[in-house]
Amino acid sequence: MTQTATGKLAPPASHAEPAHDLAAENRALRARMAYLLEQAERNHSIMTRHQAFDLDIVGASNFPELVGTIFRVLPVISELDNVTLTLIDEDADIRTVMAKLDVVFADYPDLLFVETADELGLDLGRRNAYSPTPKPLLGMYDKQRHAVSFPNAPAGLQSVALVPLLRNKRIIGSLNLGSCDPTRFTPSLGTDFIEHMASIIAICLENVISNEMLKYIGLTDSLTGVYNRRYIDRRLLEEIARARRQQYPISFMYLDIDHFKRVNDTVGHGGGDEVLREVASRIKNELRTSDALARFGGEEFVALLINANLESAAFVAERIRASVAGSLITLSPSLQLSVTVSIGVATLDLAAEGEGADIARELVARADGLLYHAKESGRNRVVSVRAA
Ligand SMILES: Nc1nc2c(ncn2[C@@H]2O[C@H](COP(=O)(O)OP(=O)(O)OP(=O)(O)O)[C@@H](O)[C@H]2O)c(=O)[nH]1
Repeated sequence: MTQTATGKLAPPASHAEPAHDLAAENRALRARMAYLLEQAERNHSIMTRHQAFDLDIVGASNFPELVGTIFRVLPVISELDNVTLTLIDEDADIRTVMAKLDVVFADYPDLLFVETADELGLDLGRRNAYSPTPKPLLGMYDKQRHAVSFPNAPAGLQSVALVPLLRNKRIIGSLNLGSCDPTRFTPSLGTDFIEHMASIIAICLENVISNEMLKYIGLTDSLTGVYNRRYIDRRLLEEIARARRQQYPISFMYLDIDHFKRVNDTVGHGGGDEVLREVASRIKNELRTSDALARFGGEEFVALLINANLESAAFVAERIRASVAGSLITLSPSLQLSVTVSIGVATLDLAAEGEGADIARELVARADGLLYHAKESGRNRVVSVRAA
């Protein structure tokens, strides 16, 4: 026993203190263990959710499905307050093709496009082929600095991560993650997990975009950029089925450039191609975005007009005729020529019975027959009713 300064006897240090220490240590260890277990469970649950997410995005068969999944699922499984995706689209090719394939960009306000990698807000320096792979940029949210990456930032956004999307060392965009927790993305945080996630997203994006491009190429006419026959054949069947179900009118136009052989003979095949492009563009300008224009081959075009009866389709056809004939087509400063079109217009008979394919064939044949009449009766005209 030792005597204390107060004169009382203290318990032997070798017995009482270790017991107290052990109990405290035990409690601390238990608490630590509980914390680690909780972390392990949380990590496990995050991993499981992310694995399911990876499978979802790998399985996405088109662009809307992929970006839709990213915007819907990622904020939930990663507990984020804002997720945006910026894609580099230098010549607006991605936007053009997606719009052609009916992607409605207004449905994805957090899908952003920039023209160059410099606009992504990443710390890229002056990059060349040997530059190291760019790293995610983590830190506090700054309204001004992050305006491009988070145009619709929710109130209270505190920390952000801008993660480059890379394919074969090429930057194709960035995945932008935002949190209202200021400690969520700090510069010292490890980035392996988000880099891995971004690499899967980048692969999926590249695959889906190239598939959509291929789809687009398969459905368009490479000379004029309008749809091709394969597309219109399929679309016609879909639209006929819908119009018959919902009982609204659709009309079909068959258009043919007059004396195109002469055009080719006068200005050569290259000049003829240029005329085809210009005529396609003039026709398209008179149609609504819901209508479909296709080149059927040679100097023939067809247009499918949704929600248009015979009268309004004939009115649009007359506008097209006037637009083509109304001004000369300029091939070079010294070479201009006058071109006209003949148009046959037919409308779907909603009372007709029978298979969709037969109805489609009959509609096209009727428009073709009326076009023949337009040619016979002098060209540069619209015929929508068979003369008695
Ligand atoms: N430049 C160019 N010419 C084409 C293309 N496809 C078809 N043609 C030409 O289009 C011309 C079509 O001629 P025709 O079918 O005789 O008809 P047309 O001269 O337009 O006479 P009408 O239709 O009776 O007014 C032919 O000379 C074809 O060679 C193409 O892709 N580019």
